[in-house]
Amino acid sequence: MERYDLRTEPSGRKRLAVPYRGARLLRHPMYTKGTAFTQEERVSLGLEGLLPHSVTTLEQQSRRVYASIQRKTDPLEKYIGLAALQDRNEYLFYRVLIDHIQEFLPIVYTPTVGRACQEFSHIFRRARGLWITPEHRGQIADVLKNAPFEDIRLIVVTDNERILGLGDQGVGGMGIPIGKLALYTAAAGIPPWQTLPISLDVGTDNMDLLDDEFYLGWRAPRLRGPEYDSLVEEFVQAVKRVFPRALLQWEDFKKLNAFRLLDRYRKTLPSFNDDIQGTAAVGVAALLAGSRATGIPLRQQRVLFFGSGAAGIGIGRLVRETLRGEGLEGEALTTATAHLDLQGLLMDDDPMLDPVQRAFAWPAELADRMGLVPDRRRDLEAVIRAYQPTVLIGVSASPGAFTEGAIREMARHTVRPLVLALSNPTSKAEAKPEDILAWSEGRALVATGSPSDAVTFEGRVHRIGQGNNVFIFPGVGLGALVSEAREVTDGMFAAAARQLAREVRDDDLEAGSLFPSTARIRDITAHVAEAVVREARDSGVANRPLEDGLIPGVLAEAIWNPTSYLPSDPAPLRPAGTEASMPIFV
Ligand SMILES: NC(=O)C1=CN([C@@H]2O[C@H](COP(=O)(O)OP(=O)(O)OC[C@H]3O[C@@H](n4cnc5c(N)ncnc54)[C@H](OP(=O)(O)O)[C@@H]3O)[C@@H](O)[C@H]2O)C=CC1
Ligand SMILES: CC(=O)C(=O)O
Ligand SMILES: [Mg+2]
Repeated sequence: MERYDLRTEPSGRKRLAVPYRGARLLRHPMYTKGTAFTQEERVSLGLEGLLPHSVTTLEQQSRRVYASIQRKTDPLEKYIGLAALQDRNEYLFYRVLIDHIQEFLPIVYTPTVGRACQEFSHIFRRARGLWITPEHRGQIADVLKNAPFEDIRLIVVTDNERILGLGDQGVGGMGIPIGKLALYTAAAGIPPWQTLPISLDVGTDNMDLLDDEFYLGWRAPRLRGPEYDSLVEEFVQAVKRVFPRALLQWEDFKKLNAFRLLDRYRKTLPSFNDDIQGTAAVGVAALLAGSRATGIPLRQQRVLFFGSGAAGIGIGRLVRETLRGEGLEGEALTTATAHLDLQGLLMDDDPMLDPVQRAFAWPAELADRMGLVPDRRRDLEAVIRAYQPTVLIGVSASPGAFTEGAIREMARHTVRPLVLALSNPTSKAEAKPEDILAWSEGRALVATGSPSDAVTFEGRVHRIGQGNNVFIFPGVGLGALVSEAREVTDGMFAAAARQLAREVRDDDLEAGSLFPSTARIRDITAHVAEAVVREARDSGVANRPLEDGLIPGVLAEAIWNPTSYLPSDPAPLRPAGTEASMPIFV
């Protein structure tokens, strides 16, 4: 098990104690500096002759690597190049990622990460994170102890069943926790050695994968029922025991497991479901910012959801809570949102409704009153005509679902409709931004889950905001860790949503975007974290309640920023177990 030790000299300069020498040090992704080892370090650390003569700076290395990644034309090749860099030199990887965050976000994250998940077993180079299979039953704690670092504070776990909108990706789903954690480090400055991606590889029902000779996962149909539940239970208890200070993020579980596991474990250990709660905050932020742009007060918005799974119900819940806070109740609250799913508008006489959907089902009498006869309740255009929403949110992974007729209908009754096609990756978005703008005569405020280029319509350039939980989860995670929250509450997501809405500037809205630029993600994340720390304190879940004046300083201290390599010292030998971890979240 490895440890990090940051020494501070009397001068105040920090040094990094490295426990290795020679070739082993050079190849260690967390300690190596590659060609940036100084001549002095090369001598003291046994590196003489192992490197070409010239010593470069981190900044030079960063420019060199960036140029080599840029030369690749296929985004998947860029992904492979960046992953190889991460495996080779993490410090440099994060320098490059932070310096070019807007450019590389679509590579390490949606949409390219989706392709990387699909191709996982074919492009596999080097393992990262932990895989837990049913064969580890009874020994999951021991598996966790094999993690490359000991002081884990942040885990992103998936069971791979709903990877973006691409369905069951089996072992390949690991690309998502890896990508999310890379963004935790790039956006929130969570030190990479405190993060751990985990795949609960419980098999796959994706026949193409099971039939693929190169498939690297546990080759079996998905574990389900009590056996699945008991494996997850053992996993959660093992996390609590082995990493008692860790925050757990559930990611890309299919809807019923997503809701069940969130509810079952949210008070067992600090944990949240990003697709339900992180996405909810993004949706509410869009509504708040959209109200500013359109002048329609929040309580007068009507929000139609297309897709009522983890994301759709998650956003619906937080929208409803927000509107309740605005004084809405009864039928006004019920009709503030309408939810479509595969079976059509959610109706309370439908015996097949998922339990989580039932809270949003309308009484049949309400739909009747709107003139929505049963056979029109599956037709998006007819529902829009009857309900007259001001906001349309797509979270269905159903490309093309926002038809020309549907968008024209939105634009017929709303001057500036908000149209959010949030499904990922790009190939699963409900519509293309250029079509939404054309069909709404340039009046819609459009957002997509994956990055989209600006659209020029009739001479005017419209920026397309990226409506993605990447604006939320890094700040919530950082805020929860810094305040040592016992629980991650819905209130923290509400606070994050309000902060994200504040980050949307007037010039963003004037350019047509409901979201700020992802180029500002580090600043935005710090502000979101601040709001979360305040909320954790005020709601009484913070073990480390911080006064307002202290929060920015404590956050700044916690945020890891690879601006330049620390000078390296060979670590003196110490008795096992007495080494100090890097004092980031102490
Ligand atoms: N931008 C962002 O930040 C985020 C985006 N997403 C994206 O949202 C999408 C959905 O994610 P999530 O909610 O977790 O997935 P779920 O599977 O939980 O929910 C999707 C829902 O849409 C329904 N659906 C599928 N096709 C249609 C259709 N043609 N008409 C109406 N409903 C339909 C599904 O029904 P059924 O289950 O019966 O098939 C399901 O209830 C994904 O593409 C995901 O990438 C998710 C989280 C964050
Ligand atoms: C963004 C995200 O979490 C998703 O699409 O699943
Ligand atoms: Mg997700």
